Amino acid sequence: MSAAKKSLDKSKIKFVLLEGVHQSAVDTLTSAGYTNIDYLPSALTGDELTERVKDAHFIGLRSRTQLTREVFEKAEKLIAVGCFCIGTNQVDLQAAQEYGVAVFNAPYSNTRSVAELVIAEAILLLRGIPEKNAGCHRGEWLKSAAGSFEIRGKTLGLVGYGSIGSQVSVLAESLGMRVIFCDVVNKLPMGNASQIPTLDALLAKSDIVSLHVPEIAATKNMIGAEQFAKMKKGAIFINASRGTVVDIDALAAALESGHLSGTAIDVFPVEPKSNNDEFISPLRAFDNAILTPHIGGSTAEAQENIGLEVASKLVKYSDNGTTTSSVNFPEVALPSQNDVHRLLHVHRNEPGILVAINQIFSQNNINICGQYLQTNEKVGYVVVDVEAAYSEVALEQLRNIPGTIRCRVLF
Ligand SMILES: NC(=O)c1ccc[n+]([C@@H]2O[C@H](COP(=O)([O-])OP(=O)(O)OC[C@H]3O[C@@H](n4cnc5c(N)ncnc54)[C@H](O)[C@@H]3O)[C@@H](O)[C@H]2O)c1
Ligand SMILES: O=C(O)[C@H](O)COP(=O)(O)O
Repeated sequence: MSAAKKSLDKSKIKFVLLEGVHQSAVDTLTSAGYTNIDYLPSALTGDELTERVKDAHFIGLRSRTQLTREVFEKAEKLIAVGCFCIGTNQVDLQAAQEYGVAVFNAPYSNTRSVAELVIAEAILLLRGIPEKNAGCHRGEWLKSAAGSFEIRGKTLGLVGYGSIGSQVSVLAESLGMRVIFCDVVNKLPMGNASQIPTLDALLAKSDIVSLHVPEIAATKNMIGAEQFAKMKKGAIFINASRGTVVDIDALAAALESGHLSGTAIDVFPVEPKSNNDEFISPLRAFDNAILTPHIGGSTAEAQENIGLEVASKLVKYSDNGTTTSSVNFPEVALPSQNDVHRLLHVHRNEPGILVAINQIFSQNNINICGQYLQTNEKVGYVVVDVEAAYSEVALEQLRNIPGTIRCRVLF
């Protein structure tokens, strides 16, 4: 039996990188030998997207590109997706899993950038700087201490105390703020911060409320007219999480009535598809609203780190099958496969598949040099290292096991 030449040559492995991901991603891929890179500065939608990715093995994107079930259906060669950001709500993770596509992200690389922006906005809003700045640009001179406050001693209410919320907490305490937070999970408070049981209690106690929750069904419109009414008169509201979490018309009404003294919003329910499209929002009417074009994580440091981190995860998965930190896939950390051929088998989690896999090796008298397995509710991922001479026959038979989603060999 001779070894089959079935491990795909790196030059044939196609990466489509969308939304202008940082050059560090391209550098990481090319230095690992992956040169077939289709790089685009913007997002794609509809047919343009499906046409572009139909022969891609890897897709890289940021928060704009929507990877729907239809995209996974059409991108038949797709092995993995890299979200060069924190959020993964733009990807249908369920569909990705069903098609055997591992999804990776950068869970911490822009955390600090968002946290710094939130603190900066809190200080500016407490001083009424956005209105004063807008006034100066119009030739007005609004010199006054009325409605202008130090941040020291104020209460910051954080909704969501994950990576970003807890970073904001640390920075806020270093400026002398009191920090309270609510989260659906019990969290270890940083410093002197304290978790309080309900959102309503947090809204009633906070001078500034800042949201740091993911976009999920439970957070859709979680802040609306009722919640704004529960906030203190003159309070400040900040959202740099996801646009779907806040009812923007209700926020505009709370600013219009003067119930809130200011807001900073970085994310919107509908965001322009590109930098050439108009930004439409009722909040444009308010000088005391800091409006930013979803740039919470857009710093040089964050983008460079994200490029490196996510591209490294894609390289690792492509080179040796490691899925550590994937957001939708069974996680397996694999050693390098020095003198062996590595078979990667992704299958539906159904009874009998593991038996069928092992039978192939026993019936063909193939010695297993290493075997790794991880399973989640829907998908199983089995990795088997065998001597080179046996990989072709094993690959062929593994692919024929009913319930197989994907199978490839690496050497
Ligand atoms: N504006 C930007 O550019 C930017 C940049 C990075 C991240 N984000 C967004 O910020 C959000 C938070 O990021 P992270 O890294 O801190 O995520 P994370 O997963 O570390 O933390 C989210 C926290 O929210 C909590 N949570 C979930 N549902 C909740 C609910 N209903 N009520 C209260 N708490 C709830 C979770 O338990 C978790 O602790 C994400 O939506 C992410 O997409 C935006
Ligand atoms: O999820 C994230 O990390 C942020 O929303 C940033 O997304 P972006 O890469 O599109 O700026």
